[in-house]
Amino acid sequence: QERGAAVTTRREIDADGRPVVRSIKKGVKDFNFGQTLGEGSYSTVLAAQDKITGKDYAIKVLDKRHIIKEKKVKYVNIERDTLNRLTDHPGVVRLYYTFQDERSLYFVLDLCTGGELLGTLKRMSTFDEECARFYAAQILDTIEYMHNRGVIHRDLKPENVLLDENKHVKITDFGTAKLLAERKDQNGYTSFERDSSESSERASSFVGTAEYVSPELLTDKNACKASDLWAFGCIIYQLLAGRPPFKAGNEYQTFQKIVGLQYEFPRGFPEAAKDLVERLLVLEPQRRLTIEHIKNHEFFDGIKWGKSLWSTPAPKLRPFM
Ligand SMILES: C[C@@H](Nc1nc2c(c3cc(-c4cn[nH]c4)ccc13)C(=O)N=C/C2=C\CC1CC1)C(C)(C)C
Repeated sequence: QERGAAVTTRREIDADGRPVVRSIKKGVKDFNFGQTLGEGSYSTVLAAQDKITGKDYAIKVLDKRHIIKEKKVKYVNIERDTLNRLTDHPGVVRLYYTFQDERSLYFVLDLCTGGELLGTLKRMSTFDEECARFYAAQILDTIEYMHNRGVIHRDLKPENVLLDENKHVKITDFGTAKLLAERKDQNGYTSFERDSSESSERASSFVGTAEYVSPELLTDKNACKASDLWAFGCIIYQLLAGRPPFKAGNEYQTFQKIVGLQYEFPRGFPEAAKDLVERLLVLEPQRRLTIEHIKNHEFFDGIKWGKSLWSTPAPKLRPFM
């Protein structure tokens, strides 16, 4: 059967002795399930192995009754539609196919054996500049791809940045993404509606994770592509400082620090990184650096953008000196 096809075919002889091809959808029984890898708010991600091909996957299991009761159907559809739009980039976790049984929905996905970037960071306490540069570059390359495909992630944070077997980045958890409407022009070319920072669309109810949420999401409730770049600034800061820039005793105090831009750099924070973070943690979304400018920033000197970024081995993660 075609690689990763949701439907496999089987040749059989029917009751009249005629050869027949039956197409069967993969199901739970086609997998050996392993350890629980992560728990989402209404889902569990398990390791699983395809019994026939032996290939390892991560399978996200969603309880249908719970989703309906918690009114999360919208998020499940957004995650599936987003993953189906982001299928050809090494930095996005790949959705191969879905199936369901009477109780659950199943998303069959890339297995990221390197786990969460946050876990690695906590073990290292902080990354040195070379490691921070490498991971920031792969995350930015992936953000650029998502934005070009009309997707705003809206909840970027180290927990949602996973690592594959080569310790390369795989961004995940798209249930709260914003999908800009897709348009086909008269020549059949796909374009996406203008970024919501230009259009005054209705306020959305969703707010990301406190430490990484952008000021515009807190004040006028609208996320835009630049909101992902605010979170990106927080991630660079955290890779080098070992903690996020805005963290207080409770969420409300964290929000106050964000809208008041109350943060400072620890002693020894590298100068180039400091300059970049300062140009990303800007209250006015339109005044934040654009992706093109970020890629040309001194902090990324030496990074070769494009495919080679994903074929170079990840730098050795040296424990904190
Ligand atoms: C962030 C997420 N955690 C995780 N989500 C995924 C993992 C994953 C793997 C490990 C891991 C692997 N080895 N050791 C730890 C730890 C956490 C994981 C994976 O391999 N493949 C797809 C995943 C998610 C796909 C989802 C977009 C549909 C939460 C906490 C929400 C469950």
